[in-house]
Amino acid sequence: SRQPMPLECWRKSANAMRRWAVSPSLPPPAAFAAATLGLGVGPPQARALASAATSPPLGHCSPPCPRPRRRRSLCSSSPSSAAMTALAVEEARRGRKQLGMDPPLYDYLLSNVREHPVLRDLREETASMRGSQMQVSPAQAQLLAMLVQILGADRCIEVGVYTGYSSLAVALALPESGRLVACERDERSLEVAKRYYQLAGVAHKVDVKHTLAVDSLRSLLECGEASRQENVRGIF
Ligand SMILES: C[S@@+](CC[C@H](N)C(=O)[O-])C[C@H]1O[C@@H](n2cnc3c(N)ncnc32)[C@H](O)[C@@H]1O
Repeated sequence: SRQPMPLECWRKSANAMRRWAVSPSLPPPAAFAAATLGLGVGPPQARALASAATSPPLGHCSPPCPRPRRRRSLCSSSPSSAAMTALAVEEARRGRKQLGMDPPLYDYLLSNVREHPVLRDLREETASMRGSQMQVSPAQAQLLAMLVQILGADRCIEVGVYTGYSSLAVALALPESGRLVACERDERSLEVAKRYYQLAGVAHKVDVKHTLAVDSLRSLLECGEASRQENVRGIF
């Protein structure tokens, strides 16, 4: 099992990141390269994040942070966790998922995606919430909406709504007579979703089920919804 990194190692790692942040000719330090692996972060953005994540210098960590009792380091000056947090917030704010794109390509995609203004507001509010990385990206939501339109779906079911980004995209794409059964067990995130259904004027299309999805689906079957909803075209 992995042990927490000693404070001295964090210091060395943070110093290496600060040096790298101001020296374009240096290769990225191993810890930061590992932290950004798979996130498609290009050198300029990564350098800015490294710089932000490691300043001010670690002097405020003296006397040293207590050794964490659990395996995960709780030291607030841990450079890789700070860098990861900064990255995660930025990723969530922009709705960029691990699509393997570099920032310019993702910016191009984002500037061409059709994102309803209420969806954009929801994405921005969700970015500061716990679990925001769970939200689908604007491009993925647009794909779902496009599938609804191509299939001519008028009945959809979503298992796991979170704050409602994908369900709102689908509800906006559904015809006026369309219905989306939205199953979510977490009340707090569902409250956000319901607020945005109202804001977008689609609340009447969304049948919110606040319980475990298996119970909602079972009750749909028991109520004979399965036979009435043979035109369910989307379960996501
Ligand atoms: C990946 S997130 C969904 C993200 C959403 N599609 C979006 O675009 O924001 C998964 C959600 O499923 C919910 N969930 C997980 N298991 C569930 C279950 N058994 N029943 C209902 N909801 C569940 C979680 O609370 C979480 O909010």
